[in-house]
Amino acid sequence: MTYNVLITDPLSEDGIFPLRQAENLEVRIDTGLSTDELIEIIHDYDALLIRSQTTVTREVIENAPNLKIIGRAGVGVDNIDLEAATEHGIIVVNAPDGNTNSAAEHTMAMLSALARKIPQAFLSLKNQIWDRKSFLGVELKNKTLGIVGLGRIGAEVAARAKGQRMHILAYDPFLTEEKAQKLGITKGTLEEVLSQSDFISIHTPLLKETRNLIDEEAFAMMKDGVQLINCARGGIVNEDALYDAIVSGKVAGAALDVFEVEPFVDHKLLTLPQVIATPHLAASTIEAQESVAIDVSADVVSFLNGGLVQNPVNLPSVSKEVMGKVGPFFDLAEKLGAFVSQLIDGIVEEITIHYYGDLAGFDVRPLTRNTLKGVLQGNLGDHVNDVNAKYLADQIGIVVNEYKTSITKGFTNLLTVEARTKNGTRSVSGTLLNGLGGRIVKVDKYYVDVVPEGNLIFIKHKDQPGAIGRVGTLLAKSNINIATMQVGRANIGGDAIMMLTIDKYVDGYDVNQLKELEDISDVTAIQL
Ligand SMILES: NC(=O)C1=CN([C@@H]2O[C@H](COP(=O)(O)OP(=O)(O)OC[C@H]3O[C@@H](n4cnc5c(N)ncnc54)[C@H](O)[C@@H]3O)[C@@H](O)[C@H]2O)C=CC1
Ligand SMILES: O=C(O)CCC(=O)C(=O)O
Repeated sequence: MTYNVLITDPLSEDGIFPLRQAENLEVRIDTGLSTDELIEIIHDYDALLIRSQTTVTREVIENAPNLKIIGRAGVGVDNIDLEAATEHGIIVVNAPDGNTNSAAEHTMAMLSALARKIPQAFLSLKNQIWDRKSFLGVELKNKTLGIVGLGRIGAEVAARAKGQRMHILAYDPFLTEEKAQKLGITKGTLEEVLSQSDFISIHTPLLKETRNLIDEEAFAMMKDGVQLINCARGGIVNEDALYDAIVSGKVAGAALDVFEVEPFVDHKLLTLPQVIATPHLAASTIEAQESVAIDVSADVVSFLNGGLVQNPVNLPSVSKEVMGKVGPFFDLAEKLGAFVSQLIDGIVEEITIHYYGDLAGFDVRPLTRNTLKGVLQGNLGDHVNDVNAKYLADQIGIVVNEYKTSITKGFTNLLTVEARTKNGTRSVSGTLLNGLGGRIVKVDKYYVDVVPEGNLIFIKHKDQPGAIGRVGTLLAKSNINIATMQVGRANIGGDAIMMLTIDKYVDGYDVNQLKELEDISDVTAIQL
């Protein structure tokens, strides 16, 4: 199968080598498209690779029936409608590590340039003015650098600024005292960082929660003469509030790499001599661009060829070790989900998955997603995949529970999937037999041993002589061949079950005929 890959932002040619090398990929590079132009052509593509210029809106996604993966060659994914991608089962991957160093170095360059007014002095000199009075700077040494967002880039900036003998005060909701101590920095609240810093550098993603994080109120808390650096995202710092804070003298200078609207030619902040700026260049180094392009290309190639991705954004990432343990159960989990969804009578309201034995020691979320995929595919078809299965279950209002216990229940590993509807709860359990693949080992309270594939019939009956024969005779009349048959019972003469694998699907007519047989109480045809 050949896949079509579209690249709409400039990516390093060396970096996309993995794409060029893959025999089953057709790569087209078409940069500078407007959103409308992208919408017009996207239906042909299986993969889309972008940087920060391309905006992947819901409309783009809705016009991309073949799109399977979006690769963001960089960190920020605020230019992709993640909800729409997830809803449509499109995996989004990014390259979170490849440009960390470049972004941190650029931030440090901006910090020094800001403190010493280097761009302003250079501009003056370019204009043939030898002016040694207007560009009096400040030292960084012994100043406090406030860092908002101490992730990969924030931490690298902190390490470098320590080299400049600065004191680092950082706010990040996930920053622990231990990590702060290890980095030799001080952990503070947002208010402490804003009110005690001489320089403030922003390093959070642009999220609902961080949009306008630095607003009028935040500026009011800052020291007079504070200087601000934003190499993260436009929109985190409110541009009108920054403008007013500079004009009022509260903020002595600002260094900006990012803006609310990009690109632009005119910007009111650039009319202020206190503002220095670059056009979103923090990641623009040969090294970073090669690295991010290699990372996303590798993920795209792997994903389109059925492999793992290293940096999923809309799926929890799973280590190779965990994948090695839970990966072999993917198919079984999906089959158990599909089985129980056909067994139930009514609309599923709650799915509970019990993980027993060795499996309980691992991150089982990929298995839960596969189970949900199996549960939902019967009604929603191939539209459901492991990217959107949990999302769709949440949308439908299905409550999903996971329970883990190291108790083995007699099996090294066991998965039990329970589905609750208004009419009761049904369950199916399966295990993976070493070298033999998956087996369904229990349905409701009855033990069985069935390979979970093909056409099955699950029959509840009374444990009476002749019941099995009558089923065989009726199926024979409809020319349905029985491949295997399992019987089980709770007690002699009591409730019993038959589990048949047959060579073709039994339709509604045959199921109704079976239901009418003496001693038969319930019949379910199942296709896996
Ligand atoms: N200008 C450029 O070319 C580049 C910009 N970026 C931007 O920098 C951002 C950060 O990148 P990384 O450090 O790699 O990401 P990261 O995910 O490692 O770090 C982000 C940190 O922000 C923290 N955070 C989230 N919400 C917060 C809040 N309300 N207040 C304080 N901290 C908060 C997170 O806990 C996390 O530790 C990216 O999301 C991207 O938008 C990244 C690379 C290049
Ligand atoms: O693609 C770029 O050059 C910008 C990088 C960036 O903003 C990011 O990685 O978040």
